[in-house]
Amino acid sequence: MGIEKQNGFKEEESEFLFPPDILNKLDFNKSPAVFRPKISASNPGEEWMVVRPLQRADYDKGFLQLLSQLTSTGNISRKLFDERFTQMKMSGGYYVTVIEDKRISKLIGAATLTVEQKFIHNCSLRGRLEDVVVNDTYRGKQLGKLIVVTVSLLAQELGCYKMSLDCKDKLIKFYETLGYKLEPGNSNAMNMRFEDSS
Ligand SMILES: CC(=O)SCCNC(=O)CCNC(=O)[C@H](O)C(C)(C)COP(=O)(O)OP(=O)(O)OC[C@H]1O[C@@H](n2cnc3c(N)ncnc32)[C@H](O)[C@@H]1OP(=O)(O)O
Repeated sequence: MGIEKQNGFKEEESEFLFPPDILNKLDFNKSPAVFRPKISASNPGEEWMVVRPLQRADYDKGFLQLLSQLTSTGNISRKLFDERFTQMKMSGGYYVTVIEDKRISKLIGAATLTVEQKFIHNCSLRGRLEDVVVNDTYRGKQLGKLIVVTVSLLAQELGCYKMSLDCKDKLIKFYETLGYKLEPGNSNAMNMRFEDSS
């Protein structure tokens, strides 16, 4: 249970999945992405917009509804969400990053960086880009670029030697403009599915 404050707000609900300060340090000049007008994680261009780590309170800010525009989420109770949030935070390596429209307290974009610990390459770290989505009424306004560049620069900042992703063919161009490359002879994604995808 959270600490009940006088205004009824539970302290733990404002809890971040990872420390937010690291996002303000990211240098968007390091990315090949072109932003017109120029924006960044620390200055997303509108005072009502914020780029930040996922918070426990985001269950009530439409996080799961946003993810359902990407794929099936299932029926996730608050308890299940809370447990997964705690597990991700305790294990480390999960950087679920979101964009909030503060005028309506709703999440409008999200992307996840997961960091794998390796023995190879001198005990290196490898980043994976997962679960990128922008709310359909906010698309075409650079927010997809903003959230992907944010977590890609975050991977670099955390010391990852590379960042990888899987995507549909139609999104290859989108990711190429952000610095991702199809590597000759090394661009196949293969899956083994353990559940019915229907
Ligand atoms: C690793 C993964 O998670 S892959 C899964 C990606 N997510 C999805 O497919 C979920 C549904 N789609 C979405 O949420 C959005 O369409 C996103 C995230 C792909 C793009 O978000 P947007 O905010 O619309 O992107 P943004 O405005 O930054 O567009 C950047 C550029 O990519 C292009 N682009 C955006 N979406 C697409 C698309 N689906 N197909 C082709 N080009 C695209 C835009 O035209 C734009 O080009 P420009 O810079 O020349 O104008």
